[in-house]
This record gives sequence, structure tokens and C-alpha cells, in this order.
Amino acid sequence: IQKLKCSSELIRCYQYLEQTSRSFAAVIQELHPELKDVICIYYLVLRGLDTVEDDMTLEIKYKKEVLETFYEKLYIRGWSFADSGPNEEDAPLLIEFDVVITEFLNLKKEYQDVIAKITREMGMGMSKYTTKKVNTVEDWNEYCHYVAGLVGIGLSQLFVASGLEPSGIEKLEALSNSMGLFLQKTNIIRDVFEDVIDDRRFWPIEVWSKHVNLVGDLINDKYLTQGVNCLNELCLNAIEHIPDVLDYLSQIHDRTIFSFCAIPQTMAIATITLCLNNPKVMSENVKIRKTEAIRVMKQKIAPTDAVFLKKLDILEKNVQLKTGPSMANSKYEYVRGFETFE
Ligand SMILES: CC(C)(C)CN1C(=O)[C@@H](CC(=O)N[C@@H](CC(=O)O)C(=O)O)O[C@H](c2cccc3ccccc23)c2cc(Cl)ccc21
Repeated sequence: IQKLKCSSELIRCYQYLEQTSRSFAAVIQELHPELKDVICIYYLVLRGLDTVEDDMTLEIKYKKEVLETFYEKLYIRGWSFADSGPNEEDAPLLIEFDVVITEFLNLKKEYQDVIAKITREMGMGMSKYTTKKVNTVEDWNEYCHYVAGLVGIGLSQLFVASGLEPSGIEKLEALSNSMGLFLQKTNIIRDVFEDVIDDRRFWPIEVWSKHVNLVGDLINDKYLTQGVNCLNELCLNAIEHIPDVLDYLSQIHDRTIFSFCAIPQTMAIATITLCLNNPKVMSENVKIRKTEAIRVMKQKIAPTDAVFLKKLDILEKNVQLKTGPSMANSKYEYVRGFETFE
């Protein structure tokens, strides 16, 4: 059996991964052994940065400094951050961030360089938008580039660095960026009700101010028609990224990387389909079912090339199996299922 090099810190990292997003944690754990730990650490670093960005209790000047220098902390053994507000969901991750740093410094230097570079650029962008509003659609694209597009650009570089994907993929920065923009725009559109209640502003002002006078009117049922018209305008903007998403996915060779990339995109396609022209979005947080998501991908997108459709068939079986009663068997089935991939 391959000697399991699993330090206590690495086990702790996977525990945090499970806590932060259970379903996505399962997808990360199915990744090829060469990438699994790299992406786990990458995800936790980004989660740490996101926790600082989301924290409205931090004094602005201090918050900007933490965001802009976060990438340097990756090289300071023992560093952690205990200034998060009490309600910050992932504050414990930052309190134990020294564990993430220990494992980050165990990664190959090439992986460390990619993660540190993305973290630096993302921190700069988040700092900029701490004191700048999302006014135009261009601002919306720039903000989403910083918080999600960069994640995709980093992932493509990590896939190539692992040797599992040919070196073409990291040259497709625009496609990698679109992968992130589609996920982030879909989340922002779906979460509008919660965000307006929490006094968070992610819908571009230039767009909603064509439909209502005050952002609060978006979730006021008196202006439901205007709200839904604004919703549709943003949904169509997000949907414009789907051809790039399909183009990127069609160029992935490794079956575990395909699954890692395709599952969140499939959920997002089902989510945007559910949001389009749906008044419920203006009064609650609408949610999709996983298997429904993959059916949507197969039917609505109906990709021409048979290989892609076959990939989706295997994906559908695996997602169904994963939600089956006993994880153990479905896990085995999951691996077997991919044997027929070639
Ligand atoms: C903001 C975001 C979209 C980048 C967050 N993001 C994702 O949304 C996760 C999915 C996720 O976390 N889903 C949650 C639900 C949710 O939180 O909405 C779940 O529980 O299923 O996927 C993305 C992600 C996965 C695969 C390829 C990507 C390419 C470009 C950009 C992001 C890509 C992600 C990959 C990494 Cl490494 C880090 C973060 C993310």
C-alpha cells in the first residue's frame, strides 16, 4: 500500500474542508492523489482570505492591510488571525491558520508559487472593493475576476504544474476566468434576498437603478415586476459565460479534474435556470437538487460531442451514487464508473 504521508496538520486541514463545504469537500477528495492535498490547501487559503473580506466588524484601514499582506503570512510559520468578528462563520479556521501554513509549506515550491501569487492578486482586488462600490457591469466583471476568476486562473496553473493536464490549459486565461465569473455571478444573483437583508451590495448599481430607486425595493413585493426584470437582465449576463465554460470543460483530460470542475458548473447551470424569471428569488434563497442539476446540463446544453455527454452520464451516475445510502459502496462504484472513461 502506498505509504500514507498524513500528518496531524493535514488531517486537521481536511476536517476544516469538511466543515466549510461538505459536498464540495467530497469532490476535492476524489481528485488524483497528486492534486488532492494541493487543492485542499488552496481552498482553505482562499477561504481564510474570504473570511477577512466578509468581516464587516474590522476597521477599514486594518482590513485593507490584512487583505493586501495575507499572501506574505503563508510563509510565516505559526501565524494566525484572532481578530475576526464573533459571527464570522470561519473564524476558527483563521485562529488555527498556522495549521494551513504548515501544510502550505510542505507543498512543492511550484504549487506554493501559484497559490501565493493568486492570493496576492486576490487580496489587492478585495482591498480595492472594500472602499469601492460595484457601479457598472464592468465593475461587476472586475470584482468577480478578483474573487472568483483568479481562482480559476490559479487552478489551471496548478492542473498544468501537476502534469495531469497538458500545458495549453493555463494559456486559456479568459476561459479560466469565465469559469469563476459564471459561478460567482450565479451565487450573487441567487443570494440577492439574503444579501440585501444583510446590507451587502453585490448587484451592479447601474443595472438595478434602471428598475428601482432604492436597492431595498428589489426585495419589496410592491416592485416585484421591476425586481424580476432586473433579475432577468443579470441572469442573461451570467448565461453569456456558459459557452466559455463548456469550451474549458471540453479541454480537460484527467477524469478526476473533469469531475472537480464540472460538478460546480452543473449546479450553477441548474441554479441560473431556476433563477431566470423566478419571482421567488426576490423573497427567498432558492436551492436546486444535485441530480436535477446534471439532468439540466445534459438536456438544456445537449453538447454535441459524444465524449462530453459520456462524461456527464458517468457524472450523473456518480452524483446519484454519492447521495446513496452507504458512502462506502458508492465510493467504490464511483471509481469503477470512471474506468470506462477512455
Ligand atoms: C467564489 C468561488 C466560486 C471561487 C468559490 N468556489 C466554489 O464555489 C466551488 C464550489 C463550492 O464551493 N460549492 C459549495 C456551494 C457554495 O459554496 O456555493 C458546495 O458546498 O458545493 O467551486 C470552485 C471551482 C471548482 C472547480 C473549478 C473552478 C474554476 C474556476 C473557479 C472556481 C472553480 C472553487 C474552487 C476553489 Cl479551489 C475555491 C473556491 C471555489
